[in-house]
Amino acid sequence: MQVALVGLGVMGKNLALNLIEQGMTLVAYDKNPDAGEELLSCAKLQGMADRLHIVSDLGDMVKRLTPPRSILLLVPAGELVDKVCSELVEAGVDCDDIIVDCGNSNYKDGITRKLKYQNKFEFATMGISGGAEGARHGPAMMASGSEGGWERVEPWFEKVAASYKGESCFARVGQSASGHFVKMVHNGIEYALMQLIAEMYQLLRLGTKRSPHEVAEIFNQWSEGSLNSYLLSISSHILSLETNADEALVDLIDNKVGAKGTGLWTAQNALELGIAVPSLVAAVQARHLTNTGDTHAAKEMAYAAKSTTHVELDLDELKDAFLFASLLAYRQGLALIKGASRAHQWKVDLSKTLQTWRAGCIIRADYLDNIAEGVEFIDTLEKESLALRKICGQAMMTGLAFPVLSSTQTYFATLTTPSNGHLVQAQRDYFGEHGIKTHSGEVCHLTDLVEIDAKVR
Ligand SMILES: NC(=O)C1=CN([C@@H]2O[C@H](COP(=O)(O)OP(=O)(O)OC[C@H]3O[C@@H](n4cnc5c(N)ncnc54)[C@H](OP(=O)(O)O)[C@@H]3O)[C@@H](O)[C@H]2O)C=CC1
Ligand SMILES: O=C(CO)[C@H](O)[C@H](O)COP(=O)(O)O
Repeated sequence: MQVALVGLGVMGKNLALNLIEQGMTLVAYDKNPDAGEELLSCAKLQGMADRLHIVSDLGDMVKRLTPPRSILLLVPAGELVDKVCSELVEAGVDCDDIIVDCGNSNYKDGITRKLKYQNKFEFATMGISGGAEGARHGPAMMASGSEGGWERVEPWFEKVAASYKGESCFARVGQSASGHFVKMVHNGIEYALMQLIAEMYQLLRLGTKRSPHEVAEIFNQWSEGSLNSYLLSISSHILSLETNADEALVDLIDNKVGAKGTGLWTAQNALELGIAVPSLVAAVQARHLTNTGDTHAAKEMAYAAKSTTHVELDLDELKDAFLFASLLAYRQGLALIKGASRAHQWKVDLSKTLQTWRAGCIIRADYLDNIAEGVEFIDTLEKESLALRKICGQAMMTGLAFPVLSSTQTYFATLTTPSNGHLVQAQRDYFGEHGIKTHSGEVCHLTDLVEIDAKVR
């Protein structure tokens, strides 16, 4: 099988080596010649260079491929994807060829591109997760659509992807560009889990006066049991690292966190669709807040630093609270995918989606075994839900900020306790005559139910 790859950076180079190792012949191009050279020397070192052809332009790439062609893109998301697609059209790709955008593109762009390039070539979308290691040794691959050409590449992607209990973590999860939507939500969950772990670390470090090394030990113990996850393991490793001067590595790192867009899009889409994912939104805004010190408005409103109040934590309770909050982050993400699938008629298969997240990806975790059986099991975790409530209360007492922990507790409480929406309905009708709906289903105004002599001015 012959395939082409455009973009040989962090992901492209490693996916290229993986593809060649699995037996594919690869024609590869990057606008930066050094990237091609780097890939070639890695392939030589690993004794796989005979199946690799680096080309110096897209024209040569198209000529070298036997039609129908299969071309993968791993260039930065945005305008570059269109630039490369247009150049490939000029270079001679035709309607039987498939071009798969494997970057973190916005699914809305994917839908537009499918229309824009129809009759020119088959434009398909696939989100990939796993970073450099995953791309090299088996990523999670969230593909979508039913373009002609998938049948050529699919069996190969099934081999190239990670596998879990003998099943591939490649799947075509649904129709249209839903693969990119699923990858976007994967990243939204990723943001929430990363922030939640950071909050656990801060609670232990500042709230209970433990060193980074001691926090690493706790995370490590958790990782040895049912809480094992990739993000917890890397966090434990990072917290255990010390410089030659015996300083914790984390103490050398600035607090401002960047972002490339997928977390923000997750939040935007959830708000647009009216699906509540407060933990995911809180994680995006937590990143924004790490940058607040630089903004003009924040400088004008500088607050004095407050000291942390010490708390006594039960570590078993903390562990239960962490597990419960983590599960609720997946639950929110899956609810968003389900809602979007219904709204767009994508027919996303949630069990296939979960299968892609079982190995290779950044949000892989052992406790996904339970989620795979149906998210409803979360409702039976009484001990864990109580732990979340108690830990959240203690965390608040420290005076530190816990955006994801507290949003997650609020999310669960909102779903499981009486709502106060009736008063908000009444307020809207009181000032704006927006109407109210009563328990009997009647739609009316407050004034239809009671006589109001004079409204408050
Ligand atoms: N890094 C990660 O962990 C993950 C990244 N992704 C996504 O995968 C995609 C690639 O990411 P990543 O590998 O990290 O990015 P990099 O920036 O490391 O690599 C992108 C490569 O594409 C090259 N490139 C840019 N424009 C062109 C062009 N017109 N023609 C050919 N090559 C071009 C770049 O060259 P130059 O440097 O000279 O501009 C660079 O070598 C992105 O959409 C990213 O969001 C997805 C999952 C994980
Ligand atoms: O897709 C990824 C992991 O799954 C990429 O690493 C992505 O860049 C992460 O998002 P951000 O840069 O916004 O933190």
